[in-house]
Amino acid sequence: MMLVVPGVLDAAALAEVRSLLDAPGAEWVDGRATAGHQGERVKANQQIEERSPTAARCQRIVAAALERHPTFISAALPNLLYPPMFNRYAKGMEFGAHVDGGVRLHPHDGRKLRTDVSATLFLADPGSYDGGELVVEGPSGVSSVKLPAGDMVLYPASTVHRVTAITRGVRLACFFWVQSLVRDAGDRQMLYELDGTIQRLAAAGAEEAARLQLVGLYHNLLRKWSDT
Ligand SMILES: O=C(O)CCC(=O)C(=O)O
Ligand SMILES: [Fe+2]
Repeated sequence: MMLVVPGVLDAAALAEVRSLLDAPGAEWVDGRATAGHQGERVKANQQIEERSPTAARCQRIVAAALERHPTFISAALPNLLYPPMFNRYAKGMEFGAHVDGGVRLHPHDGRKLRTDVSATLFLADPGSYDGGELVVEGPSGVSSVKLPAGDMVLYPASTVHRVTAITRGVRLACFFWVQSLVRDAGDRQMLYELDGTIQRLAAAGAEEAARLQLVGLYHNLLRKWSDT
């Protein structure tokens, strides 16, 4: 499932992250620093050094926004979050077709994290750069996304994806991975749909006993499918 999650960062949070990333001392390094063998050959971008003070401050802002975003929680059912990373593509830079590693080591404690869901949170106004579409090859075809600053896309970490070359301006983004409580993408999708239905029934003033039964079903499925 590919899902656009609008409004992850509000204007104030976005401005704060942008000013940290645009600061003269921001620790930008070659993006290949964290690429595996296959990514290294096709990756041409820059990243904030993931253990730097700038990364830590930006990570706190993004993590706080994610924690209270109901769509993100419902769709990703996060168990572990890889600390959000920040990248920049200037003119001529791109990230060719690749897949994300299935397991990554947490940069702070070396813990292993399974990458179930990949996320890109766009940080630059799409009018300020050309190119830079995130192209994801899903089971039901190829999707190309370029979102307003502050909006995020979630997509299965299992997909082949790429970022097209920048022909004008600079693309700034935050990207990260989620180890979900629910490993299977199809099971996770069903829970997301069920949660959405429960929310709609509640908004429509549906009979409380029936709604509660569905809530119970949701949690019984979550209990059955989650690994913690
Ligand atoms: O910049 C993006 O939107 C995606 C980055 C990416 O695919 C990666 O770092 O593995
Ligand atoms: Fe990727």
